[in-house]
Amino acid sequence: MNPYDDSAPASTTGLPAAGGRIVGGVADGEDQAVEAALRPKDLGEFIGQERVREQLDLVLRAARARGATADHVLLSGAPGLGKTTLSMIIAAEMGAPIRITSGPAIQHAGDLAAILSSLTEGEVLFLDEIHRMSRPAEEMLYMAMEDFRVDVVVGKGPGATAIPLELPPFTLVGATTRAGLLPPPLRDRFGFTGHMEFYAPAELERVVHRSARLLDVEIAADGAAEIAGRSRGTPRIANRLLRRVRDYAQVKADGIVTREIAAQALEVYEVDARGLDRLDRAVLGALLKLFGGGPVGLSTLAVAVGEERETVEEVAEPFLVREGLLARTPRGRVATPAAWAHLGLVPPQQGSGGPGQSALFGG
Ligand SMILES: Nc1ncnc2c1ncn2[C@@H]1O[C@H](COP(=O)(O)OP(=O)(O)OP(=O)(O)O)[C@@H](O)[C@H]1O
Ligand SMILES: [Mg+2]
Repeated sequence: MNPYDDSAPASTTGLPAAGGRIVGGVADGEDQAVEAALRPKDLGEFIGQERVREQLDLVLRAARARGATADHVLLSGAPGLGKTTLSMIIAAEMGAPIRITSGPAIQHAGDLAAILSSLTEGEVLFLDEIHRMSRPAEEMLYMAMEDFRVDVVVGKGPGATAIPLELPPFTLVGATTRAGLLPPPLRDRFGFTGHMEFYAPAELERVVHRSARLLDVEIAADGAAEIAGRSRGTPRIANRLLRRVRDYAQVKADGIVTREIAAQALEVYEVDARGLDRLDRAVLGALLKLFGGGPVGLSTLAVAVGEERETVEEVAEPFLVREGLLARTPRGRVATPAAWAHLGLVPPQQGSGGPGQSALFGG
């Protein structure tokens, strides 16, 4: 496999800079090829997400005890946190087959009717990117979820008739990166909603150790910690960084992943100790060095780093905000003290002699 493979991922945002980014949360071609092998197969193997796991465990156990089909489940959370993995686990735990489709794949209500009517009793229907379904399909889904019934419209115009079609009970598992975009009537029809959080470093260490075992990579405890710390709270990124570090360890060393090897490898890929990549550091660097830490407007900042406004706002900033390195204020982007420390820079002295920036810019 080519470690420099830069194939663009199936980006949900359609943003150019998100493509091929080693610290991007969205899956690229190589991720898709290896992810199946790395997916935990049951709840016990699934690392972290304690709350969601415990709640889901209750939901599934209760359904099993009743001999019933599990309630519909909505999983929301950022890319790469384990929504698809969890949907497969739900099916496995229920001993049910799983059918996988996605919102964008369902253009017409008829597409959905065809899928629904071919489900078997108890089957899990995984509907990825459920927020991107067409309106008519969505309305058909309401009825299917609630009454296990759909109305199939036959014919056109005044002669059209709706033929009711009974469906076997099934479990819908919807996944979305944007729970806020779901219409309330759809959200309300899920019996259980699990919100996936970013993972703590210790949890990611366990993910790295587990994946290393499955990939037959020898890794030291501090090597796993080093990778975990740079993985932005995201198992998919942890697994991707592990593969790049493994390549480096094979080519440049004896194949064993130690802390030093991991740090050296990720320096080659320009992923720093906190998981920032070149784009993140460019944005932060411009904010600090050119604008004294801000406040500065988004457009100005984007021009300064030579990127599109949207790229800065949607690709770089969310992680910088999450990390407490950058704040979005009504007056513009502002760096936090942690940002200065992270780039090893000293913030300008406040109110020392003469009319400083604050006086010039009115506060
Ligand atoms: N809790 C976990 N424990 C171990 N590995 C995990 C966990 N969650 C995710 N992974 C790993 O991360 C990879 C990505 O997970 P998954 O495909 O389920 O993410 P997703 O939330 O569906 O992402 P997307 O929004 O892009 O569809 C998988 O290969 C899986 O091995
Ligand atoms: Mg997924």
